[in-house]
Amino acid sequence: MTPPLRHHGQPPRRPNIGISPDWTEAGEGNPFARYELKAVYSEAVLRAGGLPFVLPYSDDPTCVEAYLDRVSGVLITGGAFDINPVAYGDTAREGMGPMKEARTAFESALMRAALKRNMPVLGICGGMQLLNVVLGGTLYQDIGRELPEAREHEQKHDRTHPQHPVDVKDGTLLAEAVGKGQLMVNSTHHQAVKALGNQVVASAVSSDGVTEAIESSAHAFALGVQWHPEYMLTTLPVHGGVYKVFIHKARDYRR
Ligand SMILES: N[C@@H](CCC(=O)NCCCC(=O)O)C(=O)O
Repeated sequence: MTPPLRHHGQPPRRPNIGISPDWTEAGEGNPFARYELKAVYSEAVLRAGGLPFVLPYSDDPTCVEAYLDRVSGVLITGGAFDINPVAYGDTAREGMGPMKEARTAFESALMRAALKRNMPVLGICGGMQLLNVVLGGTLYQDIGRELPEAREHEQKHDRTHPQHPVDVKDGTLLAEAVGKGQLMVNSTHHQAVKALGNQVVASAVSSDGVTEAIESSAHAFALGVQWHPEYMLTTLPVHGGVYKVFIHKARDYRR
């Protein structure tokens, strides 16, 4: 009789992952300001082998550093808001959406400090756009107005299903995560990367020329994807590779 399979040794250590939440001000019908984190983000980190920690905002640099002393990777989530174009040397034009200045201030400080430590950073959707801006790049403020030939990037159907293909560039971190060539992605954005930041590489592009993923060649792992892989972990499991590589790099960061 073959011996029962036994668990050989400990499972890999779960690296702590700091996650930026969304913020809603108190107001009409909402007596209390609140943070919000869509469960798909923490679930994706857990499934990839990480330990998620929500990071409430702070404008105190010592608090940001204290957060980073306790995590091995930072996940900057998306949200239904836009980055103030002043951050990338522009002025707001028609088509710009609402801003969340406190959120952008905190996420920018957290991202800059993590990059300074060469700590793994993953930016999702708006988080990818922030990564490009923090690294010195710019954004199209509204695809509809500035790239009229572009396809629809704000899908009307459920995010668990894709909207369009992108071409993942060979030899990139993203290709290591999900494979090179065509990848079907969901799409929930009206802005896009315009000029790439310093030492930033476009690791995936849509057929209409919109940059769909970026990564820094100056950091061990600084990756941004314009889509939401966390919604497609069961419908298109290949997307789990984005979080798996992120968590693997985070585990290596704090050996
Ligand atoms: N400014 C960006 C925001 C894109 C983004 O993060 N969308 C996420 C949808 C809302 C959510 O999941 O909370 C843009 O629109 O281009």
